[in-house]
Amino acid sequence: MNSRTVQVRGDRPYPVHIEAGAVSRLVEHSRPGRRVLVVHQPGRDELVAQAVKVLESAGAQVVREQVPDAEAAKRAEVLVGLWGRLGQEGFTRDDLVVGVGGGAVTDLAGFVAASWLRGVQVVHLPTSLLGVVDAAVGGKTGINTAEGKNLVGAFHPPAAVLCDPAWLHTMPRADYVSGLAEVLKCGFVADPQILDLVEARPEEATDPVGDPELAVELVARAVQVKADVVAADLTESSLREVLNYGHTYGHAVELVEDYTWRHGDAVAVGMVFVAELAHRAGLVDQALLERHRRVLSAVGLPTTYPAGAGRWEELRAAMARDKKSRGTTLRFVALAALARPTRLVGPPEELLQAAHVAVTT
Ligand SMILES: NC(=O)c1ccc[n+]([C@@H]2O[C@H](COP(=O)([O-])OP(=O)(O)OC[C@H]3O[C@@H](n4cnc5c(N)ncnc54)[C@H](O)[C@@H]3O)[C@@H](O)[C@H]2O)c1
Ligand SMILES: O=C(O)C(=O)C[C@@H](O)[C@H](O)[C@H](O)COP(=O)(O)O
Ligand SMILES: [Zn+2]
Repeated sequence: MNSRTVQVRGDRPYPVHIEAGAVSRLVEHSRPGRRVLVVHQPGRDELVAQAVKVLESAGAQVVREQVPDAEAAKRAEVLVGLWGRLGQEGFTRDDLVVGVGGGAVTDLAGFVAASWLRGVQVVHLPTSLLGVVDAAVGGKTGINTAEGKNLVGAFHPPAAVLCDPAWLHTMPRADYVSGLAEVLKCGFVADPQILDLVEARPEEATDPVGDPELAVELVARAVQVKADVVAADLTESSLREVLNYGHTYGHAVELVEDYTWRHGDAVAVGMVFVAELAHRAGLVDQALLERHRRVLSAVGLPTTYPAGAGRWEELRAAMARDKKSRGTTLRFVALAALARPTRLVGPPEELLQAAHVAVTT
């Protein structure tokens, strides 16, 4: 079956439709006179044109804003530009924002929607693997600041997430593989069948054109993991932190490398880092530690960060600003066993540095 719908439950439930022709569902969010701001990445012109056509066919008044590609979209100047456009066009509380593109754009579009008039609806059309399995789902929105990743943002669930699996077919392989890091993260923290599927056919797992059924199966499984978690804990009071597995060190790498690393690549190294840390803390056994390296490298994700050698102080400072930190205490999501996430609170500095050395040499 090559189309799936995952319902995200909770106070503000919404569907994630993974199906051919998903763009046509935008008609459900259009009505005569409704203003719609379509925020999109460069290179998604054909899809944007289809989205505009569907929205206008039901009477909406659509304006488009192309934003810079990738992480350059998640900057305050870009956000201010979008606020200006919404003001000029007279957007009111029953109007709509639509985000079209990868996770960077849906994070930005979601935050524009969360902040405009203190909240208007947003519908996401994720076009990257990482976008559909993670960024567009769950309502975390935001931008970066000079000090770190996603430091300004809001929880603002979308009204719907629409993704045609064929959109992923044009993704550069490196970006698709980066998205697999978040899929594998879901495997480690909640659904080991994801790991089994990828380990059985690693090459096919990186090729959504060659094996579309496997692609949809992996997407649906990862979305289900995320949906279950965010339905229970939208605002990350506790459980939701599990979705941050690998992100404490991963976000630090992104910052230190000035966002030249793909998010998923940084998270892959971050998962190896925290597995090394948890191994040294007596939580993760050798086999589970090795499984991290094996499955991540099987799909071509990085498991080492040689350029980080000698940069411990910068990384340590960046990790101190992680949202899971409390006061001066670092808190990590770690595994007590496969699919049994726990927290590692205030690990000794020598263990942190040893884990850093393990991933940088
Ligand atoms: N809000 C959340 O819960 C959440 C979760 C995970 C990641 N994120 C954020 O998402 C971002 C990463 O998302 P990403 O990996 O999608 O990166 P991205 O948005 O930077 O996209 C990666 C590249 O793929 C291109 N691209 C996107 N769709 C394409 C397509 N169909 N065909 C060809 N090229 C395409 C983009 O133009 C870009 O160059 C990061 O900013 C990360 O912090 C947010
Ligand atoms: O949805 C979540 O919760 C996550 O942590 C998912 C992560 O993959 C994602 O990168 C998220 O944007 C990280 O959030 P942050 O709160 O650490 O900035
Ligand atoms: Zn992430």
